[in-house]
Amino acid sequence: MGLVARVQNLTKTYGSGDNRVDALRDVTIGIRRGQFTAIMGPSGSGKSTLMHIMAGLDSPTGGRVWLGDTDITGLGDSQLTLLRRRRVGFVFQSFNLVPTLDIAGNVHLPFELDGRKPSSQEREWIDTLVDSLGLRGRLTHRPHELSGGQQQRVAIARALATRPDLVFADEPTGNLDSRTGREVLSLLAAASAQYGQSIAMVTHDPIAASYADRILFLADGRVVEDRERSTAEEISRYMLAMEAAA
Ligand SMILES: Nc1ncnc2c1ncn2[C@@H]1O[C@H](COP(=O)(O)OP(=O)(O)OP(=O)(O)O)[C@@H](O)[C@H]1O
Repeated sequence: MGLVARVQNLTKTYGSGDNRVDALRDVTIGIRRGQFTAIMGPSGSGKSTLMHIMAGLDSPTGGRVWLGDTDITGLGDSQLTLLRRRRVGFVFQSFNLVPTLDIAGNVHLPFELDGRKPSSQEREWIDTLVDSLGLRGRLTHRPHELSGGQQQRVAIARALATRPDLVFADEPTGNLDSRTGREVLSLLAAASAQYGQSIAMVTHDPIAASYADRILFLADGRVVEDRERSTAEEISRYMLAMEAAA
């Protein structure tokens, strides 16, 4: 199975002297194409830093970063912006929808930002997404007229609309009740299983991580565990053992 993103000997240091924080220490890891990968670890372990660097939102202190076959380590801001727009999708805890646009406008936003209209094939794909995410009746509504779960489904449609190489999801169920959160996780898992969408999700929640094909654990800036699909109980047990050993 190919890798959709990878980092090699990645380090990230914030500050200097007494204020120095080693957020990532020599991380080498690949995200597999077509898989749903969860990134877990205690607060401050480096999850967001790793995700931001892989998504081209932040630059590393040392090491290299690839998105697909592209070495993005040395790219400038404008190249990174284009790359993110075309090859990466994002789903955030806070949905991040544009309040002044209706749902159709939000789903089409990645194309607007890229200065183009979706092709007929892309329009078909967007139709499929809108139907499978249950948004058909909501296209002319504004985000504030939708429930949190519906807003997150719009964010998922927007993230998948351009068929990006990789979708990054940052605590996508953090603002949802548990039933709605499970629906959103099932939709992400289905996007990966049915459409081959690669997804990397940062989460604290063992139940959320149990929807993933693979779980990476970070501790103190290092990858300390890389395991295949596990139950929420197995993940909780591992996290407890990790805390006890810390
Ligand atoms: N901009 C920054 N300036 C200084 N230190 C930072 C910055 N961003 C992150 N850090 C530090 O780097 C370390 C890793 O942070 P990071 O946000 O990646 O962890 P995390 O695992 O995502 O945590 P959480 O689960 O709490 O979001 C932490 O010690 C954090 O305080």
